Amino acid sequence: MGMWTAFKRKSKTSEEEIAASNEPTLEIAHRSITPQSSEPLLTVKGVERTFQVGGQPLHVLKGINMELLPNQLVMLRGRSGSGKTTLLNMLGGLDQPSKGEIWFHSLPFHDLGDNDRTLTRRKEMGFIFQAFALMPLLSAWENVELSLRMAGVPKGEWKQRVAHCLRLVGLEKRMHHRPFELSGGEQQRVAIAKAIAHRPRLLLADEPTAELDSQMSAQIMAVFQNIIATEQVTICMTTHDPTILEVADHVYEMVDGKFV
Ligand SMILES: Nc1ncnc2c1ncn2[C@@H]1O[C@H](COP(=O)(O)OP(=O)(O)OP(=O)(O)O)[C@@H](O)[C@H]1O
Repeated sequence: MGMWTAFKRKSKTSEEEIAASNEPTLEIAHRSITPQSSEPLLTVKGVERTFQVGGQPLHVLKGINMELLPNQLVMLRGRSGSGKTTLLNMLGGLDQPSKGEIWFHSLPFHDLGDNDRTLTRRKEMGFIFQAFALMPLLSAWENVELSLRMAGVPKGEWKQRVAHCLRLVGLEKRMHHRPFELSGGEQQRVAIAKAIAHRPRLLLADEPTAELDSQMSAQIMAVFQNIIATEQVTICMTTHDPTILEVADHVYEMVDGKFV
């Protein structure tokens, strides 16, 4: 669970950065990611990540190779501490490899600076975390709207897009509820609507079903499949739960920083 905090903290920072600067100052902000359906959306080549702990190197990722194709549901499975969250952070550009390459379509994530990765993330990616994904005082509608505001989507498009995303996750009857007025599974569906509202190409989810019972987990997976079918998005998620693996297009099994 160590990286959990980092995953949440870093993404919050990026949201703050985004709120602070709405000016796309870099050329990268104008590039659009439009991969052909057969080309990988994301390619990972020989990625290693080493942390310094008490002056000693801790090798957490030890040579990861993977591809995420468009419109796929990909799962990273592995025991606690095997390195799943560390890898997910790299895929989202929240952290960079010590060695190896990460290509988000044609962008070298391993080489880009923080600003360029933040701008790419803002336009092209959505994130779902185990907890704290929602603003507690805002309704489901307002939470999704906030994500469009953060992504710089023109205000005239908000109403239609918010309604569409909440319908897509099956919450048309709960649009004006606040998080504490919703069940855990419903809250997670608001988080999904929020994460896809700005039409990301890649949705990254760290243990999105961890807090849910098996029926709610199955509902979330059905929502993911529906989103992939209708929204042109690739989803990469981590999980401990063997019962949901069968809906994945591809499962990467991680053991001690490597795929087996
Ligand atoms: N910033 C960091 N500094 C030092 N060690 C770290 C750091 N981030 C992660 N680690 C270590 O890397 C290892 C893998 O952590 P990671 O969170 O990626 O595992 P995980 O497979 O996602 O586990 P879980 O399923 O429990 O979330 C752990 O031993 C962790 O302590």
